[in-house]
Amino acid sequence: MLKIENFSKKYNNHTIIAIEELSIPEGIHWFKGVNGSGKSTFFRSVAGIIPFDGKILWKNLDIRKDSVNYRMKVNMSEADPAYPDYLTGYDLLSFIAQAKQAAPSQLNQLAEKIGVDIYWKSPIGTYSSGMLKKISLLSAFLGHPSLIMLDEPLITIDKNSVAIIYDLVKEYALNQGVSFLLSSHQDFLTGGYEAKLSIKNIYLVQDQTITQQV
Ligand SMILES: Nc1ncnc2c1ncn2[C@@H]1O[C@H](COP(=O)(O)OP(=O)(O)OP(=O)(O)O)[C@@H](O)[C@H]1O
Repeated sequence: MLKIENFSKKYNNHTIIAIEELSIPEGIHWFKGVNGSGKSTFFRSVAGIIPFDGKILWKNLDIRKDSVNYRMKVNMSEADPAYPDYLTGYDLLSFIAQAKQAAPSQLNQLAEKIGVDIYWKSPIGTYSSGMLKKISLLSAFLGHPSLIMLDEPLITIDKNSVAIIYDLVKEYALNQGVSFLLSSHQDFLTGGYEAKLSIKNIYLVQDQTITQQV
């Protein structure tokens, strides 16, 4: 269970998201909201990437009190990743794999499956946006996470890659009991994604808060 209490995130004194209380059960969930509604801000807060006010707990691990253990269990892929141009995808992913204590074979297996092994020894500055996005998506699966957040996983990547990511989400959810938070500004129902991924709950990000859609 992901527990959010008295949460608020402000930029320049302007509240982007405020949540009094929200409990998100394990499973695959979709977060929907228009551009600028605060999906990435919420995901980044839950990932422990940006500061916020309030409490966040994942499976009773407190993001502040159990900060290292929490971060070993909660992974995120950014909607619009930005990495240093001079590193290679391999450098970056090897570093993340080490930090997340990934099994030695996991990185190569994921790289082959997602198809980044073809180009990952080249500098990131030479990648297309889809190639960069695949590096970011792969990074979120490394280690032993029990919660993976994929921010806008469908944008930029081609149809084949979308199918591979769906397979990975299903495989990790089914075989390893990993929960997922996925976000999209698109109406995913028209894409049939709900059926493909057995989405448990849909959350609406709007009016500076998050509510479960019934
Ligand atoms: N670092 C920042 N400094 C100031 N304002 C920011 C910052 N990051 C985000 N914001 C603002 O917070 C609001 C929410 O942005 P956020 O990126 O979380 O929305 P989103 O729902 O993910 O949007 P999109 O669908 O376009 O990716 C926007 O008004 C944005 O301008």
